[in-house]
Amino acid sequence: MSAVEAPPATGVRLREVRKTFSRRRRPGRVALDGVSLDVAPGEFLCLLGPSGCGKSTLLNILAGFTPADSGEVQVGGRPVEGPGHERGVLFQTPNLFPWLTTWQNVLYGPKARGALTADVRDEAAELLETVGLADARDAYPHELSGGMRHRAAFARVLINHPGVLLMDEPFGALDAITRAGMQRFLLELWQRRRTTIVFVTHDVEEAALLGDRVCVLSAPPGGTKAVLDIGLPRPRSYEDTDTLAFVNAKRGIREVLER
Ligand SMILES: Nc1ncnc2c1ncn2[C@@H]1O[C@H](COP(=O)(O)OP(=O)(O)OP(=O)(O)O)[C@@H](O)[C@H]1O
Repeated sequence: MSAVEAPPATGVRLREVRKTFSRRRRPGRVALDGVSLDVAPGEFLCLLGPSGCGKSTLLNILAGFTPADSGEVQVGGRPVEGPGHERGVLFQTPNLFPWLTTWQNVLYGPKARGALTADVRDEAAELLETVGLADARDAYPHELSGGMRHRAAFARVLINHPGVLLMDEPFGALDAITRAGMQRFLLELWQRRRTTIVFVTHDVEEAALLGDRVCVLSAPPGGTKAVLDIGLPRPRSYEDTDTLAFVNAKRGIREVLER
């Protein structure tokens, strides 16, 4: 499969997912209190909610980093039992290895799995073109800008052909201009590949711009408060944020958040 060709998108199914973090000699903290949600293959779903409502916990459960206490967690029809490269995870801080070049970072996953072939190298070169980093192939992370580091992290995840991308406030630490550039980049990438995306954000505008649907979690402990259909036409671009339809979509989300 070529790197620019989309892998088969994967659906996500959550049923009554509960998670309590235990604390020494004190009652445990309930992070998730029965979250149920379906994400269709190829869908872009944003998870939104107040601080501490369990957004990151839910993403970590989907990634297989944290086990749920109870409930059903399935990705691609299979129960999640630990991390797997078919689920690509991107965090607020791109977790590139500082001692490796962009090229070596991108090839890290296939190399670690003993799957580094000439085809994979060709894919990596294609991917670096796709994310606009062909000229930065031999640069180390500290030589890249914030946006470039994020794009390198994308390439590193995409080389594994994930069926779903799990993104935890990936642009939260970026300045406004770089952030807008990354949102544009992500919209174009999704438009081309249609990989399923679960995207955590606390930014109403970002959720309305990116998501097909927005799942609003309730105040801690988190449960599903509402799932909103954004219904704005695709392809979308950053310029759409000036339209009346976009302002109405934002208002709809805000009303649910404040309810
Ligand atoms: N490893 C942990 N140990 C103990 N408590 C935890 C742990 N991880 C999360 N929590 C608690 O679970 C709750 C949900 O945290 P989580 O980080 O998932 O929320 P969030 O919605 O992502 O918050 P924010 O928007 O502020 O990032 C919080 O009360 C938090 O303190």
